[in-house]
Amino acid sequence: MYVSGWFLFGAQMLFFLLGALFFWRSAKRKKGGEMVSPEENERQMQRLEDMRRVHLTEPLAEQTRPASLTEIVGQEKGIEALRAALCGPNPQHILIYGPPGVGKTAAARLVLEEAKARESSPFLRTAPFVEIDATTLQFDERGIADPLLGSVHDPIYQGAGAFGQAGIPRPQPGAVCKANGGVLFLDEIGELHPIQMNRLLKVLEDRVARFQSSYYSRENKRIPPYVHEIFQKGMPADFRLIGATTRSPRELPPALRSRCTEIFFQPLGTAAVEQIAENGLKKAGLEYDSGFCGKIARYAGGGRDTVNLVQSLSARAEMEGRKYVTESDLEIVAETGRFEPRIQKKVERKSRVGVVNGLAVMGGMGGTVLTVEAVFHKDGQSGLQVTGIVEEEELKSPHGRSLRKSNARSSVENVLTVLEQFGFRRRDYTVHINFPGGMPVDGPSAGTAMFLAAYSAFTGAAVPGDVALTGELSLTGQILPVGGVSEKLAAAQEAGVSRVWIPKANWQRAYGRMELEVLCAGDVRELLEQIFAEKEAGGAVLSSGILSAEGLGQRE
Ligand SMILES: Nc1ncnc2c1ncn2[C@@H]1O[C@H](COP(=O)(O)OP(=O)(O)OP(=O)(O)O)[C@@H](O)[C@H]1O
Repeated sequence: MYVSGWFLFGAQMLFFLLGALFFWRSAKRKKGGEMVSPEENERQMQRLEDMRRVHLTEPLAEQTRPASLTEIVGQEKGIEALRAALCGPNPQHILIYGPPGVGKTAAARLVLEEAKARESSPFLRTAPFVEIDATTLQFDERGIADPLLGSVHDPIYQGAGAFGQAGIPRPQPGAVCKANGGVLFLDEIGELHPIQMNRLLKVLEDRVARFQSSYYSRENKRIPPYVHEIFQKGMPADFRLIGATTRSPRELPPALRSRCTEIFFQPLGTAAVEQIAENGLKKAGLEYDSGFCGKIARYAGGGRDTVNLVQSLSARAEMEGRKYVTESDLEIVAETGRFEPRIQKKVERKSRVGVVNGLAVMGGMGGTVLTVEAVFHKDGQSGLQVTGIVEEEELKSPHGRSLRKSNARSSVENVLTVLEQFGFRRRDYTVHINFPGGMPVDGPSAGTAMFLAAYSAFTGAAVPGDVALTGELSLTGQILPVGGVSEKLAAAQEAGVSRVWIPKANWQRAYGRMELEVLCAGDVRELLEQIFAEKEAGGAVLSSGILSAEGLGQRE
C-alpha cells in the first residue's frame, strides 16, 4: 500500500512534467510566430506545390472570352457609353442593365483595361478589377464575415492565434478595400440585401471602409499601430463601382441609381449570336457548312449560350477525331443540353382588321412584340371582356415578394373613352380585347396599340402587319411618353417590323438612323392620319385621312 502510494505520486509527477514541457514548447513556438511545426509547414507547402503543378487545358469558354472591346458583338452603343463613363479623367460609378450572358462582365473588365492605358485616366496600370457576385453574399447581421464590405475578426473567433490570445480584434478588408484604386464589379447588384446596399452607398460616399468592434480600445497598448490606424481612420476604399443587373431600373434603389451612370446592354439579336458562334468555331479550329452559325443562333439566347454550344460541339468533334461539325452534332448537343429552339417571333406582313403589334419591355430581358386583338360586336348590348393578360405577377426581390397587378383592363377602359370621339357608343357594343401569349401586360404603354386595334375593329379599317406601336394614351387622346423605347425598337427590328410609331416626346434623332422607320405622333388623330394616309380601307377615306365608322359600314 505504502509502495503503491509512492508509485502513484511518481506517475503523477511524470505526467505533470511532460504536460509542462509540452505547453512550454508550444508557447515558445507561438511567441516566435510559429503556429505549426516546421515539418508540418513543409508538408503543407509541398501539397500546395503539387496542386499547382496540375493543369487542365484552358476551357474553350476562356479561349473565346473577348480579348478587346471590339470583340464584344452587338453592344456598340453600350460600349460607347461605358467608355465615356469610365475612360475619362473623372470616371463615374456605373450600372449596366441587360439580360444574362450578353457581355456585361466582359465589357466591364475590358473597359478598365482601356481606361488604364489612357494618360488622362486616374487609374494606374496596376488598378485592380475586383469581381464579386451579390447572389453569393449571405447577409449576416452580426457582420462576422462580410466579403463585400469587410468585417472584424474578434478575438473570440480567433482561437489560439497570436491576436486572439492577446485579445486584439483584427480587421478583415472586404472587396471594397481590395478594389481601392480600381473597379469593383458587383454582379447581380439588385440582389444585394438592403442593409448591405446602404452600407455600400456609405462607402461610396466616404471612400473609406470603417470597422467597429467592442474589443477595440484606443488605450490597448498591445494593439499594433496599423490596427489602431484602421479602427480610427478606416481603410481606403476609393474605387469606381460597376454594378450589373438583369433586373429593370425600377427594381433598384433610387439612392443607388442616382449615384450611377445607367447603361443598357441589349439582348443579342440573331446576327450578333451568329457572329459570336462564328468567332467561337474559328477559335476552336472547326470547319462547318455555310448557314451553320444561323442554326446555332436558333438555339442560343445570348453570348454565353453560344459559347457553351460551341464548346459542346467542339468536344463532340474532338472525341470522334473530326475537325468539322455538322447539323446533326448541333441537334444532339442541343437535345442533351436542353437548349430549346428560340421562338423567333416574326410579324405577319399582311393587313388585318383588329390585330395590331404593340411593344413591351420584359424586366431587364429587353423588348418584345406583343399582339393586341380586338373584336367589336354591335349587338345592342354593352360589355367588355379583356383576356390573355397575366393579372397578377409575383416579383421577388431581396426585400421579399410582392405582387404587381396589371392595369391593362383600366387602360382598355381609357381606350374606349377615347374611341367615343370617333362615334363609338358603349351601350351598343360588346367588346373583346385579347393579348395572345399570356404575357404580363403593362397596360399604359400598350395604350396606343390597344387603341389602334379597337379603332380598327370598330371601323373595319385593316392595319398593316409590319407596323408596331408604343405609347400611353390620355383620356383626351394625347399620346404620352413611355420607357424602354430603345429596347422596344430593337425587338421590333428583330421581329421584321418596318414602321414603328412612338410618342412625340420620346423622339430622338438617333432613331432616324435605324434600319426600320421610326415615326412619332402627339395624339391619336395624328397617329391615324399617318397610318392610314392615302390608304383605302373599306372603300372610304375621309378628307382628313381619318376613317370614321359611318364612312366604313361597320362590322356587325
Ligand atoms: N456580346 C458578346 N460578344 C461576344 N461574346 C460574348 C458576348 N456576350 C457574351 N459573350 C460570351 O459569353 C461569355 C459570358 O458573358 P458575360 O459574363 O460577359 O455576360 P454577362 O452579361 O455579364 O452575364 P451575367 O449577367 O450572367 O453575368 C463571355 O466571356 C463571352 O465569351
